[in-house]
Amino acid sequence: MKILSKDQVYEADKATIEAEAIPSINLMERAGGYAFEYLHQRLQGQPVNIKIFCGIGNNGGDGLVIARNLIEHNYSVTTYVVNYSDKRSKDFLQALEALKGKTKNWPQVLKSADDFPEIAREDLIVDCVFGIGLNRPADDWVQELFQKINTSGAYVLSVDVPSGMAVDRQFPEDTMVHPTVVLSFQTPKLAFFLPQSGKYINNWDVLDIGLDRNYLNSVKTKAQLIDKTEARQMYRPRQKFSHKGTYGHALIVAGSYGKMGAAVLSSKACLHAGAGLTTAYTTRQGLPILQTALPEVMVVTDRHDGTYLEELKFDLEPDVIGIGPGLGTEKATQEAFKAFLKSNKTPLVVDADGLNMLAKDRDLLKLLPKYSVLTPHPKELERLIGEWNDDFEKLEKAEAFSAEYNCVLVCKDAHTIVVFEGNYYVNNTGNPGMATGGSGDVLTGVITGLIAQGYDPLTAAIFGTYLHGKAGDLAVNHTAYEALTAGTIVEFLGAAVLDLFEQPEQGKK
Ligand SMILES: NC(=O)C1=CN([C@@H]2O[C@H](COP(=O)(O)OP(=O)(O)OC[C@H]3O[C@@H](n4cnc5c(N)ncnc54)[C@H](OP(=O)(O)O)[C@@H]3O)[C@@H](O)[C@H]2O)[C@@H](O)CC1
Ligand SMILES: Nc1ncnc2c1ncn2[C@@H]1O[C@H](COP(=O)(O)OP(=O)(O)O)[C@@H](O)[C@H]1O
Ligand SMILES: [K+]
Repeated sequence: MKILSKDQVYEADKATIEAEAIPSINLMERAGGYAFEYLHQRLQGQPVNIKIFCGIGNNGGDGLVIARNLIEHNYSVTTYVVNYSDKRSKDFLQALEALKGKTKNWPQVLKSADDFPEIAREDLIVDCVFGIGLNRPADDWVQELFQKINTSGAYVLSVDVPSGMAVDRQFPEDTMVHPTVVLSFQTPKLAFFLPQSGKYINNWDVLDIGLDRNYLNSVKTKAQLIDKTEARQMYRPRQKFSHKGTYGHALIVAGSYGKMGAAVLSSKACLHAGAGLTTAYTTRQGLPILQTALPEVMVVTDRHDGTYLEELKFDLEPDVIGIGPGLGTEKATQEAFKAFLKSNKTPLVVDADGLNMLAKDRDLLKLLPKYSVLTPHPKELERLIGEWNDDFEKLEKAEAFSAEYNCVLVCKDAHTIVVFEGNYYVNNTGNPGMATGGSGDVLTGVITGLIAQGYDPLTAAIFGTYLHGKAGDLAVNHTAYEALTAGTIVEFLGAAVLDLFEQPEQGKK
């Protein structure tokens, strides 16, 4: 799904008004009307006290349209105008005019904290204070209102975006409404998926407000959300007349004393992702462990007898090499890694200590083959790109790094974002149960296994990240978040592939 930027939403708005030759208030009526229907379907006339907080711009105008529709359907509604500015928008004023004669409870104007109403836990709050037009932090008294809403315990529906959250930059934290659900117009907003704002957004829905199809179909967005629809298109079916050679040979370079599990997990994930052949390259001590745990995996070892890798030489021609999980960063390993990179031409997936070694000796970054896939978690990312002030700056720096070293950067997080050639592919699978040791090793194996089969590195990174998260989601249907382990995620990789082609049950999204 495309994730439109703020400017693109305004452009879509304009394109719709021009294509349909309608005044802008009609679009507000449509958006507010659909938002009302969304609420009405769920409330079914329940006698709940609805408090609608409106700003003075078009988000506030939407709130007034919702208020009028609710009043016309006999809901108990109190409307407040949060008067943070005197610059009321034209459409806001028209929506206010349309309320005349519809209610005896004329909107109450709030100008300071003294004017705030009580909010009960049983109330339903409709949050229309700011939309995408927020361009500076809200005044202190308005932030106090957000705090009051957040601590009330009431159900909060934020319209378009949670008020106080900017869509194109990050303001100091804790200055936004914490919604129960966001009803976002036409497109989810990138900030929903970034940790600083996203941690307050557990539920969101997109409301199709009928913006111009031609514009929406043709617009190119920097960010897109990767869900089942997108992932399904990436899947490459297996051929009837195929054999193990058809699906490539993957080499996993991983493990050291006490971290052989990383080699087992990534090799196993590589197999389950469908690689034709998987070989693990590890220390001699690792041989019996791998051969016992994974009979399907071949093993090649270092000639030395140490606890970590001291050389990285093999007599194979793999199609892809996944390197890093559990390797450690001993000097000898670092030297072996450097010598390997100097002569290597095989596509790489670099993770964990592989990334740490790249960060320690940045000259090595220049030795990476084009389109290498790097899979850092936030701390490893920081070692590669330096500190960032906020989530938007992090993405900018990741983009610059990916351009400089010509690599696919998989920025792992609750919503992992694959950054490549100025585009952001935002993953929408996964859950907090996956915050457990070894789950990143599994991802390395999955992406390596996909490249072995012929997926290009970008597709393998995006699709692999999706499958990995989906496997985690399917696994938690059988266990609690707390009990999810990396090994279980591997077991559900097959189910994640099957799920691509399962139709949603009727009536279920
Ligand atoms: N196509 C669509 O999707 C449709 C969208 N629609 C709706 O329009 C919404 C966007 O409306 P909007 O542009 O009027 O902006 P909104 O967020 O209401 O802010 C109002 C004004 O506040 C100001 N301001 C900013 N920051 C401030 C601050 N900290 N403290 C004080 N003032 C501040 C700033 O003006 P400024 O003072 O900078 O001149 C800003 O313009 C969108 O979210 C959706 O709900 C639908 O109606 C129709 C279809
Ligand atoms: N809260 C979360 N929600 C969704 N996915 C998560 C969450 N926490 C971690 N993950 C995923 O789990 C993996 C963890 O990777 P990493 O930190 O490298 O683990 P390890 O080094 O232990 O293998 C990443 O793919 C990440 O996206
Ligand atoms: K809002």
